[in-house]
Amino acid sequence: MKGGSGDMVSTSDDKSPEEPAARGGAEAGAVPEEAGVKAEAAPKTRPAPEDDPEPEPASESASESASEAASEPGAGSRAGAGKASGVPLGKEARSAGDGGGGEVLLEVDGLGKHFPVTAGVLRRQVAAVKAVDGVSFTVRKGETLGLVGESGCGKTTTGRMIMRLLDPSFGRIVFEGRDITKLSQKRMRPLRRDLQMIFQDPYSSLNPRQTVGAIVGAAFRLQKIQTEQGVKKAVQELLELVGLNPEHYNRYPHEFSGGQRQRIGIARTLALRPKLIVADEPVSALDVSVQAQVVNLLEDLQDELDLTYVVIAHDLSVVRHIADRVAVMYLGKIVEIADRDDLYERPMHPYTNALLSAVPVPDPSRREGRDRIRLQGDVPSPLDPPPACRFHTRCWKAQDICKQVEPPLVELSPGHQAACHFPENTTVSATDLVAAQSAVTKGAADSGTLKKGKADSVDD
Ligand SMILES: Nc1ncnc2c1ncn2[C@@H]1O[C@H](COP(=O)(O)OP(=O)(O)OP(=O)(O)O)[C@@H](O)[C@H]1O
Repeated sequence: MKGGSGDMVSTSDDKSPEEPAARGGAEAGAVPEEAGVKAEAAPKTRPAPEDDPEPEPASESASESASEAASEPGAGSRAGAGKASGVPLGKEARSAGDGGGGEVLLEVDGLGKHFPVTAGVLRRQVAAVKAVDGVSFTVRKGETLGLVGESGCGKTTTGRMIMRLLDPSFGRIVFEGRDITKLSQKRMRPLRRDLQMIFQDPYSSLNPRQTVGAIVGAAFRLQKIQTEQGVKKAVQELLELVGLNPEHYNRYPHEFSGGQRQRIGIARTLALRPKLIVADEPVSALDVSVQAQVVNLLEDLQDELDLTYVVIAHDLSVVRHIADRVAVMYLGKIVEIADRDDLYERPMHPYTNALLSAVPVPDPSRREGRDRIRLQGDVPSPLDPPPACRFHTRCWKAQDICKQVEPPLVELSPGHQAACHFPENTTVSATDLVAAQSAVTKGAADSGTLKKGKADSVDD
């Protein structure tokens, strides 16, 4: 069990996140489709990978779990890896349409996870950890959605539900137009190739007793997929794609640095040519000097392989670099969601403001006049979250209404939604805000100018 309130109680769930089998389901899918791998010319080598400090030994047991987990079969084959450009591309280099309009790949609607807390011999449920409590968002093809918030606010649980490693307590997950919320694990299996997860810890996610070739190639073998030039060639192409030396096929994980191991994990994830990757804190275990390189790699791969990402991070600077849109979570709920630049330049929710004020600003001229907002106390227990606005116990703007009425997410400027009674950086009047909030709350969102909770006057 994770920290926070959950430490105090005994909880149960069908597929605990800590459970190896569940954890592995995502990587499980590491089964590349034949066509996707063999059809492509060998991709160009990435820009030189990092040489970060001496690698540390990997944790054996955890590595094994992840490795075993990687054996879950996927199905079928699908053509279509992108072309390697060999040129690092940031968000700046992308076409304007990326992450904007376009087809919705993933839709999450009112999704929630309440972990039951049981007591006594009969294990009666006495309470619930409300880890995620009704989150909604969409992710378009080719887009990167960043999911940020302090530890314990439900980011990982949301990611695991999207991957169907955890069964949601309520809400819906729609992937490519298909409701996958209640699909059995058996029926999910063919979808595993499309939905992949990158885990935080490159030290514990690779089996130290297997060579890189065996780790990355496991999926080919398990699926009995014959590649045109053999598994070795296909694996070497993947290694090259993530910027590793294909000649290192026979090396063991301990021979690589942390950043290189994360690249091995990424190669394993890519073997299936997934459509959606949930990356849970993909760089937070890495040396700071290496983080940017792995983030750049993820961006390159997204462009080349037409990937869509949900990137989970507590570090807003990482998300700022990689995300097109950012959703800020607090205690199981999304409190603000907006385009990246809009969110960073005009945060509306006080919580977002507080998080942003803690992000270091390298440019001294922009640092001036910028006050660090220090939030009081820890995130309250999701066992018994504060009523109404969950942030009111730590919010310097809170008034009585914040303790009594839950503010719904309301669009205060185009594409920018916030759930707050006293939003900042907006010119929406108090009257319009109240009207928009009640329209959402009452579910009467489709009349007149108040479409889906859109406020009458917006600031841009
Ligand atoms: N299997 C479980 N049983 C009971 N409670 C759980 C379980 N998994 C997570 N939780 C609790 O749910 C809440 C949300 O956890 P989650 O890991 O999703 O948050 P997070 O934002 O990803 O935090 P972190 O960055 O620390 O992983 C936490 O209070 C956590 O203790």
